[in-house]
Amino acid sequence: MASTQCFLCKIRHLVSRVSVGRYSDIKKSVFLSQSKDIFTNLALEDWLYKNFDFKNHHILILWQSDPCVVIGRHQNPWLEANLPELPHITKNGVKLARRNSGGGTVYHDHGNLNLTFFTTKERYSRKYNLEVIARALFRKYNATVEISPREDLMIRNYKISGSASRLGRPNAYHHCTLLVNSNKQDLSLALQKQNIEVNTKASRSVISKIMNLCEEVPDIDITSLIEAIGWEYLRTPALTITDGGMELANQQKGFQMTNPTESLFPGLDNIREDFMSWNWLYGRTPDFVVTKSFEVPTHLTNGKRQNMLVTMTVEKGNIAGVKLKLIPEEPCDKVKVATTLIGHRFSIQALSKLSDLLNLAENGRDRFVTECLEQVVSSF
Ligand SMILES: Nc1ncnc2c1ncn2[C@@H]1O[C@H](COP(=O)(O)OC(=O)CCCC[C@@H]2CCSS2)[C@@H](O)[C@H]1O
Repeated sequence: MASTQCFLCKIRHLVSRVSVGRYSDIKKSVFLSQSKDIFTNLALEDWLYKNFDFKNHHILILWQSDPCVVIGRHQNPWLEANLPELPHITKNGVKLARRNSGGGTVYHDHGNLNLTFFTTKERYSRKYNLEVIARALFRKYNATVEISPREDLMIRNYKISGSASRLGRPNAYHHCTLLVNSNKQDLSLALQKQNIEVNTKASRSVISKIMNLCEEVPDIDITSLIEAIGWEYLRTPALTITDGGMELANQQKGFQMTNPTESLFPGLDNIREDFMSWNWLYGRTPDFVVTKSFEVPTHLTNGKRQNMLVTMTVEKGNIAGVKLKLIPEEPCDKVKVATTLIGHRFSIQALSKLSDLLNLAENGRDRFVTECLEQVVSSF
């Protein structure tokens, strides 16, 4: 929709940040990743972060993913993603990925564009990058977006973009999403929270009301958006460092397709494998304790109403301890049961399955608890 800003405000919006400071020769390139595989694109980011010299050359990669949920480095996938449903959302299912940067969980599909801005750590500036996007949207589509205090891009208080970053030495990157015409139903189903009680230090996502850019600019398409942002990035002088802080430097231009393959980026396949591994996806989850309460069928308790409270400690994605407690409490020895579970991979399906098994149990309470949990173990 057309902005109601006055002409002068519009001009100011476009030119305010393009004042020229001391010059240095920083080349800028825009790479368009030809892969839609989330693990390949995360590996490409990682490869460049580790191997490329950004001192005189800044890079923006524009990329997209097949449907996936991307959690932050320090997050708990069982809490952030609707893991049991992911294989059933969209025709080919939704993948789970863990990225190397911190922050919360987002959903990607072909209606979402990702942008990764690479610089040295000294020249890293989220504000600069987000302003490039905001200017591109304004220049090309007359759309006004705000940068929120937590550095999300917003249109009328609806989030259209979330950011995260990785700051190392010498390199850094800031990456962000841009919702263009994503499937909002799939997004909310894929990120639907699980009904489990978890005690953890893992970082939690900050849920926002989201919107697609196409709701604001009905004729927008990803190809024209890529062009608009790419050119805005190239036309904006790079930040350079002076005694007084960061200023804008001049640039050279380039726009190129990038096919992230092993032959062009030696070692890429190994990085990709690591991103796909269970150890990275689940094993890197900060330790947590999950508790779940199940109603025990009354025929197993001589008519008494009782609940079974299962408390599992999960370390590096594996069950490290299990405590079972009947409420109201009764003395019972479940040490054997607890030790059978230890060392197995944690899974939410297995935990939920307990309640079904409870209802099937017929052999008396003590045995049924043992048998239920043993079946749970075998279902991992
Ligand atoms: N694609 C997308 N874009 C914007 N906002 C989203 C998206 N998907 C979900 N959300 C909303 O953001 C919150 C989480 O916000 P939160 O602020 O917790 O996390 C983020 O924004 C992380 C952004 C990471 C960007 C990377 C760039 C390349 S790989 S992933 C979620 O609960 C939804 O409400």
